[in-house]
Amino acid sequence: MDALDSNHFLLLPRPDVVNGPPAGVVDTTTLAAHDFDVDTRTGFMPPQQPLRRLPADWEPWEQVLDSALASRLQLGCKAGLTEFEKNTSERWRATVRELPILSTSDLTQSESVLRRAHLVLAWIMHFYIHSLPPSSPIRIPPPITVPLLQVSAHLQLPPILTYSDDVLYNWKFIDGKETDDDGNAIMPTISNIDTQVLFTGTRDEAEFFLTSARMELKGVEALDLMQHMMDEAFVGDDIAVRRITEYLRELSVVINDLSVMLMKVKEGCSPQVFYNDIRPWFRGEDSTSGSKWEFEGMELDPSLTAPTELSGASAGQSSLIHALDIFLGVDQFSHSRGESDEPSSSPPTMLPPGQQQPKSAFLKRMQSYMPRHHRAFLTHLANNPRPIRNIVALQARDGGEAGKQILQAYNTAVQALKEFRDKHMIIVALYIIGPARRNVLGQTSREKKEDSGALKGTGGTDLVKFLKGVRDKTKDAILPVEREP
Ligand code: HEM
Repeated sequence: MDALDSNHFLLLPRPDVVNGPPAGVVDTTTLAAHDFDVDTRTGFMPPQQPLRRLPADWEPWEQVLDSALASRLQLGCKAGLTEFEKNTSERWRATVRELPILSTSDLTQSESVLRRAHLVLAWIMHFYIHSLPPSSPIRIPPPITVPLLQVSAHLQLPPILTYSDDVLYNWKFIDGKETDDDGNAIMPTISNIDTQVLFTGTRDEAEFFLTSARMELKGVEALDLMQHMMDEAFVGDDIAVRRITEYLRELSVVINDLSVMLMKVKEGCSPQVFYNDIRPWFRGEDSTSGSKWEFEGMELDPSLTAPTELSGASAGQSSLIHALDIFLGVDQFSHSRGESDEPSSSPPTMLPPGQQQPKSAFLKRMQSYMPRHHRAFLTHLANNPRPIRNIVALQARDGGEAGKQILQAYNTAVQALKEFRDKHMIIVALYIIGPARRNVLGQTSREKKEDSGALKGTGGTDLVKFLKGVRDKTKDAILPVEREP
């Protein structure tokens, strides 16, 4: 076989070469040059159990988080909050304000320690903010501001709870064992993991996070198929076209399985509990009724910069669905610019390889909430020199049975993604739109007026319009079938 072409993804440099490593970090996450911290066995989830506790020097943070969990802090906006609950959360917030400002310089010894630090500090910050009485100004005290902003800068993540803090790096093995009797590492699977940290301690919340975690693990099959297809596209002969056709068919099956797994969230997570008790804890600055989040103590470290936007954690920050979209060339439609305002009526035209349609603000925003290696992985996928959609279109244009077959297989995969989004809309209707309506029905006319604006996603989007737009435009990526003369 010929030598790999210099653009082949196996020859691409590791992401830190592209992005530059965070200062002082020894990066232990990548195993090989082509590894974007996407593991062949666990995909975007790490193969090892994420760290469960920070080293002793940062024990005060762990203890404050432990005490938030043990005292079952309640949302400050909860109706009928008792004096006892109010006092408990005020006492807990005082302990946060009294924390020493711990140095983060030694945290940079490893990526997994930094990840745990981001997780712990972000969870403390969300407990702090969302347990405040609704009318209080939101001021994040220096013992959280300073280390959280420093750790976030190292990880190139925003200083807020992200999908990686509540799903990717928030799991543990159910039986606590990380190796088998022969000392081999045990891999996370759909059935052997549970969550580490929860806001409410409910099974509903655990099942909500685990639904995404299990889908990430299932997604490994999709990533594997994508890799095979990229390799076949490199070879590019007739056999390769037949193989890509078969892989596309298999990909549709995986996407259908992901849809089934998404719907299974209903088995373990009650929509009412999700909407009233769980979801408010994730909110970002853009969904806290216009209250600005003030990070106090910025002057203590002149290198710190205040964040410009802070959206709440959402599975929209998962790289998996975005990777499928990008790989199939669907993102040029589903996330073409303007989708959050109005669905565009004119689908984009086919672009030559390497040229990209302008991406939506949403997609760009969500990518900045992903771990930097995964962000780099998506960038590399987007720069694939042999986009699958172009290969399919060329084969279909040249006609013949192989052309017909690959076109059909491609369109079936796009249709599966569209159906995934149909299911996602059903879930959003059940978990957000329905409970929001029921809450409005039970409100006074003044409250109704305040709540009558467009429903916002945790990511701050006008969610119904936005999600319908993405779903409808996914369909536009279906390639036309030439009629027989
Ligand atoms: C109860 C479960 C879920 C609810 C209520 C829900 C809700 C939402 C909402 C409101 C958005 C709008 C964007 C935002 O404001 O953040 C969104 C976007 C999104 N969600 Fe979910 N979601 C759920 C589960 C999932 C799961 C498990 C996945 C896949 C791992 C997923 C994948 C996505 C994607 C990819 C987007 C971006 C829009 C798109 O590309 O279609 N969601 N979700």
